[in-house]
Amino acid sequence: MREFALDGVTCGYKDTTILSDVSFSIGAGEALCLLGPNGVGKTTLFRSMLGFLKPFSGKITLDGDDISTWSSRTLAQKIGYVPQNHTPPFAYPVIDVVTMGRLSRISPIASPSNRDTDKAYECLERLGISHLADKLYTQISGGERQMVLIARSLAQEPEVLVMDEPTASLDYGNQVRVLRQISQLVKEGISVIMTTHFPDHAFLCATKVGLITREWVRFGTPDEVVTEDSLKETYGVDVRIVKEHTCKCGTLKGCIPIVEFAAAGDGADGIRDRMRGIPSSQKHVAVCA
Ligand SMILES: Nc1ncnc2c1ncn2[C@@H]1O[C@H](COP(=O)(O)OP(=O)(O)OP(=O)(O)O)[C@@H](O)[C@H]1O
Repeated sequence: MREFALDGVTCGYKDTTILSDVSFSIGAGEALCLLGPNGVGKTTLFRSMLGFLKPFSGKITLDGDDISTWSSRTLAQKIGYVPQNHTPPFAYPVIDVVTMGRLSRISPIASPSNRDTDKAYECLERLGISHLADKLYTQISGGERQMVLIARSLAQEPEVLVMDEPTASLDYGNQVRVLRQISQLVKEGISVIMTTHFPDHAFLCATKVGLITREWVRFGTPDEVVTEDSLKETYGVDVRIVKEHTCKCGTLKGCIPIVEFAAAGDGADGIRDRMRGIPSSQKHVAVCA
């Protein structure tokens, strides 16, 4: 049974500690969603998990093996990565960029086989972006590039997939498509660790959540961790969590930020009462992925 685990990891840059004593584990078919304000250290933690940044202390293991002892080839075979931003170095066609996801599985002296190319086309199709295959990576939009990077990580066939804000810069439809793919990958047994700035995403596709602030880090199920109080404590804004029971896939939960100023004497209960009058179709309730 697979287990990817961080045990007491403290990480940062030179002599600056960014995150201290972080521990969690996820297994096959689990998705961990990391939430937290800008600059709190989510990407720094990812860099440590990917072997780019050596933790100051603590251990990162996959099935008990310390990943710091692995070659970069072994790391790439086991752990896939979708970065937050990617500046394309060369004008490769999209299909070549996706086929590069296969590199850790191809001998250093061999070219990609037909199977590798077929796999790359299959990943493009899976994400509904086959039409981009022959376009140059430097000549597609930021959101399209994001989808291509996700396709590249799928072509890698990793056991653990680390995704840094995979839905950033995507239009609404592509956000839902990516969340749906994440749910599907989790069903297929991949372990997914992702960051997002949308707490709704935790309800939609995560089995675990890590809420990170400068003072504390809290792990648990989405229902345990993503609460109105914890979001207020983390982000300093009022949020209401609403439930919808109308979907055939069960109860849906979504977060609605309170953007209007309460009138004098209008407490949280007053705001809640007024929101009850809004038809659910007009609330930003998370949809079923
Ligand atoms: N290469 C670096 N050298 C030194 N400090 C860095 C470096 N990269 C990031 N930092 C600092 O580390 C802290 C955490 O940054 P990080 O990118 O991990 O935050 P984050 O939670 O991913 O933020 P965001 O949500 O905005 O992407 C920030 O204060 C940042 O300035």
